[in-house]
Amino acid sequence: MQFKYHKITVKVGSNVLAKADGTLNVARIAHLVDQISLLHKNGVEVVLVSSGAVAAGRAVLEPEHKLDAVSQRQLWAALGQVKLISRYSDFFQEDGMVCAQVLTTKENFSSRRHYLNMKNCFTTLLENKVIPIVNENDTISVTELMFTDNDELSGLIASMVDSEALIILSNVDGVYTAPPGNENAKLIQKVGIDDDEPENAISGHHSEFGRGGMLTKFRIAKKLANDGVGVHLANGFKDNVLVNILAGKDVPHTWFEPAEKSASGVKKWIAYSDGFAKAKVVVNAGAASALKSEKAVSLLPVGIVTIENEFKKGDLIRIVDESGETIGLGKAQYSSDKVESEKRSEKQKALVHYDYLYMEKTTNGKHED
Ligand SMILES: Nc1ncnc2c1ncn2[C@@H]1O[C@H](COP(=O)(O)OP(=O)(O)O)[C@@H](O)[C@H]1O
Ligand SMILES: N[C@@H](CCC(=O)OP(=O)(O)O)C(=O)O
Repeated sequence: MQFKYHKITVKVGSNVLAKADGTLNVARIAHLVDQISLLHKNGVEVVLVSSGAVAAGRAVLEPEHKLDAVSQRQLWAALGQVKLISRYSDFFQEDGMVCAQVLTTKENFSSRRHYLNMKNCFTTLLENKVIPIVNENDTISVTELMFTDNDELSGLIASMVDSEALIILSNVDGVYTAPPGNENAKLIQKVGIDDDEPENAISGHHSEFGRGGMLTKFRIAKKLANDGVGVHLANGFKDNVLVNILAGKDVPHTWFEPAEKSASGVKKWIAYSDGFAKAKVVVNAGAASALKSEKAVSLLPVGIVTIENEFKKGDLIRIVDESGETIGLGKAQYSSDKVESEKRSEKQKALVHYDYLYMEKTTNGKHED
């Protein structure tokens, strides 16, 4: 069988995997595993990002005393992850395949070194024909340093492992022109690079076990597509949905068309490290428009208006324009206390070199890791 991609990341939401009573939908997991096995046996490398631990843990045990929300989630996640991964492991084994568990936290992506360690782990697993099954480590990930949800995590993973596409399987066919259930709601089949309009139709509603809802899916999908990775948002309840999408069959779903470019390794890390920026650097209109242009432009100190917070050499900094809008992220070549002296120097050294600069919408990679 011929498939359109050779490497994909698949993200499956809690609602696809858990039944309303909190028990795992075993038949659905088995079917998902069979599809992944078939793809793998036909030369498609797959990384699976699976939610469902918290949902699955609920049916295992009711705590003796009422717990606070954080402890409750920790308990359910710890109990449910075991259930979830053992199901996957059994079904993959039946198909003659091997899977592995990778639990991670947002902090594991915070520095370039951490990021490359993660990347190496996936490379090793894939080279050894293992299916990595990824989830956030919900037992210890309880602070503001949590991922918004597994959609955010799947975007990061898809970008990091150089997937050609991310397939998000949820409980709806895709993005609709109005919240599903609304009689005027129509499925949007294709979202182009500059097509931001559908975002306005998305309500904050998410299903019982879901965390981020459709909004994070949409934003992550747009970001990935902009970086050259196509995204398919489809219904995980439909039989053979994954195989049919990869076989190019006519499956009703939403496709985010990718840009014809791909970001370099280091820019990919910067692109998804938003939450780790140490400081905000405000640039003037001239610098903003130069940076946004199609040319490879570095950020010179002369264009800097103000700096909020201190930073050291190597820290990530957020670059904003004078209206406060973020235009990019970059790695500082020197610390904040050197910016003023650099401004006065005859041969100014760029604060952020182009190779270490990620622009929100105009990235075009220049060099690899
Ligand atoms: N315009 C829209 N199109 C599609 N889904 C939407 C829209 N607005 C809100 N949603 C909601 O987003 C939900 C999917 O998000 P979520 O519950 O987080 O799923 P998952 O568990 O798969 O991550 C849908 O069930 C739907 O109710
Ligand atoms: N890490 C959590 C999933 C959180 C989450 O993002 O859920 P979902 O929105 O259903 O993908 C779990 O395994 O229960």
